[in-house]
Amino acid sequence: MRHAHTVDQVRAAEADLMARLPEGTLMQRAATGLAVAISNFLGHSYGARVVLLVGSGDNGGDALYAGEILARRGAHVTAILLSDKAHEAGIAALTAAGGRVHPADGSSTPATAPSSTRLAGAAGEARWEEAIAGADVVVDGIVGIGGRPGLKPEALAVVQVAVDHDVPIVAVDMPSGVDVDSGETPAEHVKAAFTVTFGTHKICHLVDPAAAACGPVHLVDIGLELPPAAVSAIQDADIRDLYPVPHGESDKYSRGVLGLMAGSAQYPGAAVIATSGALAGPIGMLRYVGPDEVATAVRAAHPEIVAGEGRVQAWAIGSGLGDELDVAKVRELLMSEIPVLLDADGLKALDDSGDHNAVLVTPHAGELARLLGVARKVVEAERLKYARQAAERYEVTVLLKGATTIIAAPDGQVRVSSNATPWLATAGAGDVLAGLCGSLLAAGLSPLDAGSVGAYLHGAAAQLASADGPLTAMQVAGKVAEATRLLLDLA
Ligand SMILES: NC(=O)C1=CN([C@@H]2O[C@H](COP(=O)(O)OP(=O)(O)OC[C@H]3O[C@@H](n4cnc5c(N)ncnc54)[C@H](OP(=O)(O)O)[C@@H]3O)[C@@H](O)[C@H]2O)[C@@H](O)CC1
Ligand SMILES: Nc1ncnc2c1ncn2[C@@H]1O[C@H](COP(=O)(O)OP(=O)(O)O)[C@@H](O)[C@H]1O
Ligand SMILES: [K+]
Repeated sequence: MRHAHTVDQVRAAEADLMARLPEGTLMQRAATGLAVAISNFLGHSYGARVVLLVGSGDNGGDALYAGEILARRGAHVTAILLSDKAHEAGIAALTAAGGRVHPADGSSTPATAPSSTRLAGAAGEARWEEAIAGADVVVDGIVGIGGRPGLKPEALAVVQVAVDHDVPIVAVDMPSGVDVDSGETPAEHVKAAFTVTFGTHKICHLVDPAAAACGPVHLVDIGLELPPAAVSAIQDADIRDLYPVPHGESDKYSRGVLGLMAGSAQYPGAAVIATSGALAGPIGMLRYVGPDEVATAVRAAHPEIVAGEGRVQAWAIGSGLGDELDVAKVRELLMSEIPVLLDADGLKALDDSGDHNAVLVTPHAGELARLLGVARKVVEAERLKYARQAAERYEVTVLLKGATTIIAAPDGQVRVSSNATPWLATAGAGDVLAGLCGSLLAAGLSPLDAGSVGAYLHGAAAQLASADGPLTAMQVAGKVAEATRLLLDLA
């Protein structure tokens, strides 16, 4: 897993470590990692043109000391101070290494600068716009974990010049302006080519929409000792640890039997597609329960299924169920000992009495909005908050689908999976996911593990099916086995 911690957790770990180290050690570790990442990105330091955007806090300090290191290696480094409180020792270090500093100086604002800025060019210096326009890279040290969401007008004006001239921006710790602990982006923020963070990931690196503004995230180890993570992102290696691989003693029953209630006269295809997803997972057998004509279609596509009720280890209910949904029956199953996955129409059977066994629900943003009685766009803007809220209110594990899929358990644990491709946003892809996650539940994984492994395999299969082009839901199901084999290293 890739772990992310909250700002409070990071500050506490930093305080513990700083008490044991000489002053400034952590910032030097951060700045060194940042300078190395920038030089690797540029491919060289000597002669590189680097502009630092420096705010009032230690995030600007990191940028200034990284600038010092790059200047000593022959880079032309210019710092633009966006506050008159910028890190003094960092400014002195950069200047001593030959870097240039454009101070914040309300007395001599250049005529070309937006009226709201307090930026000024020191005598004989190139104007700050020219420095940015000619830069190979701009370093965003405006704010870090101490920042409020949004950018002040002077910061926005400077960032806009970089954007207008296509200069890549490296975010120090995180793109300034995003909400660090929620991943929300309620106001203007930097969009980075890549981000260099320190000690641990922060939630904004893993959760959209902020995660999309980070680009690839490089983690620099500065030696922090951290408590359990607030949010974790599933990685390739986690599949090897969590996937229920059969062994010599396994039989078709012990591998898990899934009961599937999906499809209707209106949406027969959903049952066929969900079955494809389920059979591509770890189960030994699938029992399909539904209208005869749909069962016939499912059997025609998948002769290996068994139609009709029988003993199962988990239920997957809802994909394309339409009017076939029998709320009383689903509620009865929810009260049994057997774990249940609810998708699409099946979500209508959920109530918030909390009176049920292990449940995994797989809504998209619109379905989650309906469960919570809020607007879809509110859920899209605050995905982590609403996934957690629904998990707590309904006492179920919530898998919220999207470019980044969030899996929130009722005990507060959160995982994310972000390996999918936008080509996966296609009708029926959710049915494949429901079948696959149901299969993992039937094989004995917890709702949290089933949701995370299912979402990750689904994303990996979509990448194989897509190869950067269009795909169909059935093609995604068809690639789940190959994705599993590759991730389990059996290839
Ligand atoms: N913790 C660690 O382990 C380590 C931390 N390190 C580094 O320190 C960074 C945190 O530094 P920090 O605490 O000084 O906060 P930081 O974000 O630089 O500045 C906050 C100040 O900015 C201001 N401000 C707020 N919002 C604003 C906005 N939207 N737009 C403009 N200004 C805004 C506000 O001041 P105000 O405006 O209220 O006067 C506030 O006081 C961290 O991200 C990492 O890079 C590493 O060096 C080593 C290990
Ligand atoms: N922009 C995106 N990038 C990557 N994956 C996405 C994106 N949008 C949606 N998805 C994924 O595509 C699938 C769509 O599922 P869903 O909306 O339920 O479709 P359907 O109900 O038609 O099957 C989900 O797995 C979701 O996570
Ligand atoms: K930043």
